[in-house]
Amino acid sequence: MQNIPSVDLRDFLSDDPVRKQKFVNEIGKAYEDIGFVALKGHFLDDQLVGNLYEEVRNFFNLPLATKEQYEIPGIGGQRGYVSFGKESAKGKSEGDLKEFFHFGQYVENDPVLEATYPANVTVNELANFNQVGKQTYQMLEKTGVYVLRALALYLGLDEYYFDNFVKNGNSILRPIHYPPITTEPKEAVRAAAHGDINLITLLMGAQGKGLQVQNHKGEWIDAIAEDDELVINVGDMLSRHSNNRLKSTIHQVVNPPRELWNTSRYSIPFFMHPVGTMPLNCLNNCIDKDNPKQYEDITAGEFLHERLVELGLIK
Ligand SMILES: O=C(O)CCC(=O)C(=O)O
Ligand SMILES: [Fe+2]
Repeated sequence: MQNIPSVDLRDFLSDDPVRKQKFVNEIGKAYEDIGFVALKGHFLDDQLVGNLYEEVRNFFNLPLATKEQYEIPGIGGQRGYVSFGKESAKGKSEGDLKEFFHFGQYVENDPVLEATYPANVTVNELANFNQVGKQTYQMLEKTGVYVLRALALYLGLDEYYFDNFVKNGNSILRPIHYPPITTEPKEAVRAAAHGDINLITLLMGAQGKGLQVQNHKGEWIDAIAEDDELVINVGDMLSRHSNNRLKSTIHQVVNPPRELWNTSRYSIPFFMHPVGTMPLNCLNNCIDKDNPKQYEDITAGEFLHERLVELGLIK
């Protein structure tokens, strides 16, 4: 990708310690700087990606009344359907021009934790939607675990430091549909400027124009991935945990020019969260006299709740 550094996960997975360290340095430096990379060599194969887009299109093409049956009150939009215009960026009153669906964790061997998460929502009209969502969730989670291992090494932690925090974590897979624009949107945009809440985000679907990332000079730069790339960025939880050493960079999705108003955008971020009990306290090895501790201690669960209220998803 232009503008955003490209890295290749196969370097990290190789048996060659020099290649592995190269990946660690590249992603670590990119995250200290722009907070975004484009990543090749992930675990999603073309067939799964093709099936997923087909299922996602099928879902958003269902009649609104059908989709609304999958909009569950009282869970802050954490599972199932969230209808058009419901979510707004922190500090913004206009809703974003998008509708989306959330797949949550498939908890294994931990019924106590499982009971703390809202149940996944099964879409009855589409035979494959639920299964393809689950497979994609698990492949993106696997990719994310390796990215976090590289970041742990970069931060001077044990390679497996994040593993137990993200195992059965509160991650969500969010297929988003930005529908064609039919009337002048005034202030509203497809996704207003924001930082992501979670540890890292793995984004499918940034191949078309739309996603922009704010650089140090405050300029918006286009982030357009190649066909085989995921865009992976640091979220606010990881930025906070690393005492701002790794940057959670503000990004947005702009409206297309008027001649392309009649086109939809589909993108599919995977927001990688830890379990709610993970302390996000600034890491000791990210604090020194030049970098004093910048944030109060907080758990991931408390932080998430705070942010869902700010996004208008919990009243
Ligand atoms: O649609 C996109 O490309 C990005 C969406 C995004 O930034 C988000 O949902 O947090
Ligand atoms: Fe985002």
